[in-house]
Amino acid sequence: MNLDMINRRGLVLLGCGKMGSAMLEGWLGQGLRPEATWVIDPHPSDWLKGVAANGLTLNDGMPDAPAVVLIAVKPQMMGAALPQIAGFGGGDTLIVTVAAGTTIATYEAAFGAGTHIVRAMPNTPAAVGRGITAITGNAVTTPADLDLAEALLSAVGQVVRLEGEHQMDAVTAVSGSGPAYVFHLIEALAAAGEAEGLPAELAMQLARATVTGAGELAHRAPETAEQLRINVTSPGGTTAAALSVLMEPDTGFPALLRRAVKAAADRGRSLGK
Ligand SMILES: NC(=O)c1ccc[n+]([C@@H]2O[C@H](COP(=O)([O-])OP(=O)(O)OC[C@H]3O[C@@H](n4cnc5c(N)ncnc54)[C@H](O)[C@@H]3O)[C@@H](O)[C@H]2O)c1
Ligand code: PRO
Repeated sequence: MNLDMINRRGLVLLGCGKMGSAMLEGWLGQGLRPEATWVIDPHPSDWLKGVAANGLTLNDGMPDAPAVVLIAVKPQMMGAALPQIAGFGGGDTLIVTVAAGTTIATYEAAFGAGTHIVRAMPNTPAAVGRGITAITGNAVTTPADLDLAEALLSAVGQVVRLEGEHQMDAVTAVSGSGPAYVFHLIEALAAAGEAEGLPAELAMQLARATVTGAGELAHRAPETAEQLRINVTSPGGTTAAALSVLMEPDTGFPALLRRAVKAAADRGRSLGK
């Protein structure tokens, strides 16, 4: 990633909790200079204080016109947090926000309509460089703004561009929240193994390695997910017996995930009101 412009003009990060620090860790690893980074967070982690000891500015002053201000506070904290950075509106600074739900219109009201704003939805595998982030800009964003946002966010994984903000709640429900569904799958698979008589620790080891191994295979293999599933399924065998439960249209994964993803997307929509 070309971080020259950001290293020259600076990056301000508002909120450095789980998502902010996952991304910051990735950027620092890709060559972002701590001296070019300002973080505002009333509750900094020990890790962040350590980076501050190496040159990052924490809760102390701000650059005049940073290349990017990235907002990573909770939607519920937005009202209290945005006034701290409202002065960056209307200028050369690109505002990038990763908050779920909060709409571009809310940021335009806080920063002014002429402000260049990119709404983004990353996920926590960004911490290991394997995130995926969807981005979309407001009416005044330029191709250069989207390129800058993409360059920054591609330091922590894949980046996809959306047709528009109308897709953001569905994206949030699939890939933003999705890692939690997968972690819960590990928990549920381990619990099911225990119910079949395995010791808890062994069941968890098997479940975790199975989900991460299958994820890595899905990442590397050229086959479709469907074909990878078929490759595991001997006709009349054990997997087919399990899939007859999991693929049952009304009670299996399809119906369950449809309900779960809808609940997440609906919550995103209500956070935006
Ligand atoms: N965690 C995820 O998986 C994930 C994924 C995609 C998007 N997001 C979005 O990222 C944002 C942050 O989520 P998170 O999970 O990192 O939450 P978090 O609670 O871990 O982090 C929020 C941070 O904001 C700080 N903060 C609170 N008030 C502040 C203020 N006035 N000024 C500056 N900082 C302030 C808190 O101290 C905290 O460190 C949310 O808007 C969420 O929708 C999170
Ligand atoms: N975490 C945030 C939430 O739960 C947004 C996507 C993942 O609201």
